[in-house]
Formats: sequence, C-alpha cells, structure tokens
Amino acid sequence: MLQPFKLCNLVLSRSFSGYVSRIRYLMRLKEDDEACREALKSGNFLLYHKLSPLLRKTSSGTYKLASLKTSDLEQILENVGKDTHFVNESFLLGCTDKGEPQFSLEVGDLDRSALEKECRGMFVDLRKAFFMLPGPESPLAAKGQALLRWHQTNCYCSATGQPTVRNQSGSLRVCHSSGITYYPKMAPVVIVLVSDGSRCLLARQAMFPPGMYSALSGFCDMGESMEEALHREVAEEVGLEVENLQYSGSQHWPFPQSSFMLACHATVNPDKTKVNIDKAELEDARWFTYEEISEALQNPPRDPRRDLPAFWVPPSYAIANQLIQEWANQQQLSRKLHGLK
Ligand SMILES: NC(=O)C1=CN([C@@H]2O[C@H](COP(=O)(O)OP(=O)(O)OC[C@H]3O[C@@H](n4cnc5c(N)ncnc54)[C@H](OP(=O)(O)O)[C@@H]3O)[C@@H](O)[C@H]2O)C=CC1
Ligand SMILES: [Mg+2]
Repeated sequence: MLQPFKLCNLVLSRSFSGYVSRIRYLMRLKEDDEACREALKSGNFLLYHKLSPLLRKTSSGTYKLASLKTSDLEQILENVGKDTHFVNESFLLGCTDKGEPQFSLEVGDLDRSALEKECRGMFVDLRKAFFMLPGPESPLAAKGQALLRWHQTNCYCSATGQPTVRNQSGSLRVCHSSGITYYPKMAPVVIVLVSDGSRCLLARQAMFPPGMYSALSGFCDMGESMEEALHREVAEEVGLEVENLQYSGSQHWPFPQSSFMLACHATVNPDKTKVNIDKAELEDARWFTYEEISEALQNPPRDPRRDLPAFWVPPSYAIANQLIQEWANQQQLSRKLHGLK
C-alpha cells in the first residue's frame, strides 16, 4: 500500500500571484497562435544543434545555457545567411521569473562552427551538458531537447500517413486529414530504491558507464498503476517482493525518449534478500552498505568519461540520486539515534 504523499510543498509555497499570472500567460500563448507569434518578438531562445544545447562559459569558468534575445538571434541568423523568419520555427518552453517567454530552436541545418563563433558558445551533447550546467538549468535543457525531438519524430499522422501541422507554440500537432490532434508524450517509468533496513539494492545494465549502479527502474505497462508496475519490475528484474512503498518524487527524463519518472522507496523482508537477476535486463544487482553509499555520494565522478571510481551512483540531476541520498540521510539519522557513527 502506498504511503501518503509528501505533498508538493514546493507548489504551495510559491508566490501565488506571480506564479498564477505566469501560468495563465503561458496558457494563452499555447492556445493563441497570434499571441505566441507576438511573444517571439521579446523571447529568450535556447539553441540546439542536432539536439545538443548551446552552452556558454561564464567569467568564473563555469557553464550556463546560452539564452539569446530575439534581436541577437535575428542578427546571428543573418550573419550565417539564414532568413530571420526562421525564428518562427521555435517552440515555447516556458517563461522566466520575470515573465519573459522562453523558446527552443533547432539549428541543426546550419553550420555548427559558424554558429558557435557567432554565439560565443558551444553545442554540447545533453548528457555531458548535465555534468556542466548548474542544477536548476538541467531540466530546462532537457525539456527543450525533448520537445524538439518529439516534433521531429511526429511529423506524420499514424492513421493517415499525412503530414501533421504544429500550432505556433508547439504544444500540439494536428492531422487535418483525420482531425487527430497529437500532444507531446512521455512514457511513465517507475524507479525504486529497495532497502532491507540496513542495505540498499542497486543494479547496472550492460550499457551503463563502467562502475555505475542505479536504482531499479522500468516502463509501466498499459493499464498498470504505479504500484503494480513497481511490484512487477522488482519481481521481474531481481526476483524479490517489495512492501511499504513510499513516494519520493518525480522527474521528466529525456533519454532515450521522454519518460516520466515516478520515484519510490520500498522495503523487503530482511530474511528474503537473495537476488535472482534477470540477466537479459541487468548485468548485475547487489546490496550496498551505508558506508559504500556514503563514499559514492561524497565522491561523484567529475567527468563521466574518465577517472571513474570502481563504484559510483547516478549524478545529482538524476532522480535515482535523490532516492539514494534520501536513503543515506535516513540511515544516518537512525544510526545517530542508535549511537552509531
Ligand atoms: N533519471 C533517473 O534517475 C533514471 C532514469 N532511468 C530511465 O528509465 C527508463 C526505463 O528504465 P529501464 O530500466 O531501462 O526500463 P525497463 O526495465 O522497462 O527495460 C527496458 C526495456 O523496455 C523496453 N522499452 C523501451 N521503451 C519502452 C517504452 N516506452 N515502453 C515500454 N517498454 C519500453 C526496452 O525494449 P528494447 O529492447 O526494444 O529497447 C527494454 O527491453 C530509461 O529511459 C532510463 O534511461 C533509469 C534509471 C535512472
Ligand atoms: Mg529496468
């Protein structure tokens, strides 16, 4: 049985009027093509080259997403020989705290190095960009890429084979032949950190970078609840029965297509912890002690391609990391209560 939600304090504590007016503004831009075209004139644009976002180095040597104003973007397009009307092919992402609309634009048909020079930035593969960007910018970079990919792969109606047409904001595509409206989709995925009370269970797929172990995860089947999917995935992948499901949070995940990650904690009976791995899905799954987890959390790899530790966990932008962090905090607390280090 699912425990009560840690309800979204985040949403409730937001400045009500500012938040609501931004959301209402975005609603209007999604529904009203003319208003959205107008908003493009005062927009902030994230550029993607073949789905890699444009990053800029700051004066302090860190990186951030490059956000271009409309006039700057038009100038850059002119300089690389592209019509400024190309700006209209952007997709609405959201708006800043100041109420400025944000858009993403795919510029993969243009010369990459000429653009990088003009923009004083560089296009970086999204997985790598996640290691470089400050935490709050990663979800925006992911959303921009996910929306572009969805439009690129939904140009035709699956019923008629006819082209679909986007609205100005990019919140939907319509097939005028069948009348079907397509909305951007995410596949629901459950992710669960299983604990036996003193250890947690992590697994790795053969395609993971060497040494990385993560929480168990899997796509929900049609018709399943989150709880059913979670019980099934753990049974399928490691042959265990879980109980005491506790919701932790959710996350949009852009790889390889858009997933909606629903993250939970769960426990198993400490007398029934023997794992029986589905080798078709997982390369390995094993129980890790608090000490091993603490060490991994304190020493994350700086670059996913080099100097990888023998054991490490997904980086902080992944919800798996949040689950592992929460488990470690809870272990630390219970150790303190029991007078252990
Ligand atoms: N943010 C985070 O912290 C984490 C995110 N994830 C993400 O969760 C997702 C699911 O994890 P994973 O453990 O691999 O899933 P599963 O355990 O369900 O295993 C993947 C299997 O599902 C199939 N599949 C692929 N796409 C879908 C779909 N849309 N619906 C149903 N089945 C599908 C694959 O088939 P095929 O053989 O054809 O590819 C593959 O056999 C992945 O996208 C992964 O990147 C995972 C862990 C951590
Ligand atoms: Mg899985």
